[in-house]
Amino acid sequence: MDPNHIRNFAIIAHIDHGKSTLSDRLLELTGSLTSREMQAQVLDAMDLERERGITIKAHTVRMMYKAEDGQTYQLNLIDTPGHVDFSYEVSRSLASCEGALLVVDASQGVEAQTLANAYLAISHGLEIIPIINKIDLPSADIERTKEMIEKSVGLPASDAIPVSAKTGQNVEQILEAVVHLLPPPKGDPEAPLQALIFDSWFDPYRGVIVLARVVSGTLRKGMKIKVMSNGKVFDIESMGVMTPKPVELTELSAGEVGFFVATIKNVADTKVGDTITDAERPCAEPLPGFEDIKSMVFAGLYTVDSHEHALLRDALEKLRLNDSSFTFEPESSVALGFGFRCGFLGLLHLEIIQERLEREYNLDLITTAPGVRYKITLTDGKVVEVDNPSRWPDPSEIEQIEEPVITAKILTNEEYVGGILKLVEDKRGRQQNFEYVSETRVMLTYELPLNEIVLDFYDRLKSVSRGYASLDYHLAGTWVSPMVKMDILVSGEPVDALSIIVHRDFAYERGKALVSKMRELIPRQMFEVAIQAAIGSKIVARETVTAMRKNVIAKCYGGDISRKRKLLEKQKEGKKRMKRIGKVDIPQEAFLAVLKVGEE
Ligand SMILES: Nc1nc2c(ncn2[C@@H]2O[C@H](COP(=O)(O)OP(=O)(O)OP(=O)(O)O)[C@@H](O)[C@H]2O)c(=O)[nH]1
Repeated sequence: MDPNHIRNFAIIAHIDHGKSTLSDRLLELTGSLTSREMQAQVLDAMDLERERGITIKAHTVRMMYKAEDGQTYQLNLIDTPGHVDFSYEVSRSLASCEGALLVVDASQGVEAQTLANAYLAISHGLEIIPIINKIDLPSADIERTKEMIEKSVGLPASDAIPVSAKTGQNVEQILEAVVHLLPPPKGDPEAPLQALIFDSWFDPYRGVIVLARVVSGTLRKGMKIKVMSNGKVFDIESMGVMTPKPVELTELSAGEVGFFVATIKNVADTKVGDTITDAERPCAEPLPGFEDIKSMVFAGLYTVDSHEHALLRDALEKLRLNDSSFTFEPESSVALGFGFRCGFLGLLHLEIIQERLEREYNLDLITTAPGVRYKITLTDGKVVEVDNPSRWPDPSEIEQIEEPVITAKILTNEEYVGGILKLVEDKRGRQQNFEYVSETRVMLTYELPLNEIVLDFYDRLKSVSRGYASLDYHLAGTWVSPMVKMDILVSGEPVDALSIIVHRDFAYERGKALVSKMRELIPRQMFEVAIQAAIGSKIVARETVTAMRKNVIAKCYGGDISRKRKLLEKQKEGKKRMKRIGKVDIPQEAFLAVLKVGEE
């Protein structure tokens, strides 16, 4: 297709501002099936089952639109993941576009992710069309939202399009704006092939499926392609676009986006951000910006039942086929037995993987407290990276410890600033900026140690702001900090899986809070259980779980049988997630007590 008739764009928005609803509306207007219709159809037609892997993730859609100028345009809507954990993927999706629709909820206004995504789009040189959504709501304030876009994002908003994705009001104006305001792609279809991978996943029926933007040259069926970062060569077996129904094509030329299936067995061979070229006529340079993204958050995963260890390994291997951004390696714990040390992009990523293991693979898991990776210089000059407290070097051998630090942007209403400032100070934050982005909204910029964020930051931010704060962050560097390893002793025995790394000046406080939380979480046993927090041989806090006196059932005085049963069931359920350590049963929550310390 003539590149002048192609437009590639993304929709960027804060969560819940209406991205999916608006996409569906655009699909409807251009006569494509909506993704919901598509899914219903897929379920109806069993012979389409093979294509399911594609359709479910088919968020990159080609639409054909006949504009008011009488011309037909090819509009490629490229989906971007919505969460900060996946910001690298967002950046690669944006790199595949020339423009973006910035959707802002007219009743909520600009939020932290609106800003973060808008800045990212601006830094990629994209043309941005502001869209003010949900104007059907009584609380919608179009003028105020425009002001916020101008003031905080710094984009002219007088021409922002007010729409309701729900009722469809004004949505067709967006299509005209896409055609007239966004630039067409550039690129020579005759040049050597350069295509950017912006998503890839494993489909059980078809193998690895890659979404790519052809930047220059032409990608053809049957072609031998080379992945630039690793030099691997594959044959393209099939290719096409989603409309959102997959439609097979024989070529994609400069400016176009689409999917291809090649003889690729492992998603790790086609990482997001990598460049594909023609193996026989390679391009000189890969596209800029490829990064092998590293895990930032680490935790141990163990099965409650040690016989399920092999199942966990198989499940992790399967998940890894589809997600090259998480890592795992075997580790063992005196307390928990054999497990895996896993690395994730962030906390949400950890939660997603954990939930899939439990739901899809039916595993009962114990997760240890998440932590970060420290760079430690030893007294003999060696530098080691440690993400597992059990590998923490002896303090006498440590010269210097560097911890990862993020820049966090928190957007909130004025009245919650006090509470948030206290929270970030508690979390060792250092203020970078304090700025009013409208009369009542404040943007705080802080440097914070990542280790404090992975503990309980989100939940506490939510509670001090009653949900009226949004957070966005990116890795900013490291601080040299006096970190120490804190051990937890249960009945005098250190439980290795409970050890955490904390800042020395906060260790006493943290230890006290932690053992007191553990006391609540560890059920009474037939004997007294001491819980202690220690740094080296120094005990910094102690609590005692007193011995059980009576049978639980004795608590149900009246003898109401249904209550009794409920209590027993509850106990049984609690048991499932217990791990017996020495003589003491420790529930799953206790391993994560450090996450719950801030809770009331
Ligand atoms: N009243 C009203 N509600 C809307 C409108 N657009 C979307 N919504 C509602 O807002 C909620 C969020 O919309 P989604 O389209 O799921 O938002 P999203 O940004 O895709 O959300 P995530 O995928 O979770 O990031 C849904 O309940 C929608 O029905 C609108 O124009 N008016």
